[in-house]
Amino acid sequence: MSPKLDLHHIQAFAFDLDGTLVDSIKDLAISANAMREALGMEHLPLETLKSFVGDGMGRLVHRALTNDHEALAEGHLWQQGFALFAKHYYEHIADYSSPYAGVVDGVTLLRSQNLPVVVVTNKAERFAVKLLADLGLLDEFSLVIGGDTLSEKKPSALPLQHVAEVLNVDANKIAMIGDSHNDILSARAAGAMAIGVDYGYEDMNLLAQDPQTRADVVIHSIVQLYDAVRQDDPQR
Ligand SMILES: O=C(O)COP(=O)(O)O
Ligand SMILES: [Mg+2]
Repeated sequence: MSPKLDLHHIQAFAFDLDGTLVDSIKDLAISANAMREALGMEHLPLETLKSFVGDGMGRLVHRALTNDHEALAEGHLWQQGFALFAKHYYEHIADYSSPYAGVVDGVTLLRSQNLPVVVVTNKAERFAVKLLADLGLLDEFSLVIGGDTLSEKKPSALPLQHVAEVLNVDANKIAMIGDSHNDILSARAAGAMAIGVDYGYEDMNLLAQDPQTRADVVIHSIVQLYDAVRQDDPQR
């Protein structure tokens, strides 16, 4: 069982995007398959492509071209593939994507408590901003850090350290909420709290088997964060 959600020390919330705020897998998969089709390759199943998401678009394109989680595509093929994927995905980024249940309410409620909420994603910034804007969510967040915004992306501590600096809060007073090992590792590296969601693209039970990737606590809805904040301090 997951421990109690204790947020009394938390002053800011950093959210992962794909698999945490937004269910984006269908549009990602359609674009990856459009890229493969344009290059004369067969489509890959959605479940396979889902396992390729989480380390940014560059890696997704390598994996989708090779149908292998670890392999790298040859340089010229990757460039061609990346251009095809990026064009298709930018144009179709929110055809099927939508926020998970509890996201809009949860984020709005946290903001009503004057708690800053930001996005820390490995999605390239231009795409993250477009996706949030198309879903009417962009204005909810005081900051969007993409995978290419800084010199390092998750699992590096850098994105959360940057958030701490911009918001002027200690990194250990930030909660990072995500669906993947990269979210938990980046929270650990920055000294932030690591909160997992149980509805995203990675299996929190599997991640819990390794102490490095075990979330401090696992939630099933973003609204739980608001409930916990109110419980910790009814005055808030
Ligand atoms: O673009 C990706 O690979 C994953 O993005 P995320 O960090 O928002 O899950
Ligand atoms: Mg994610």
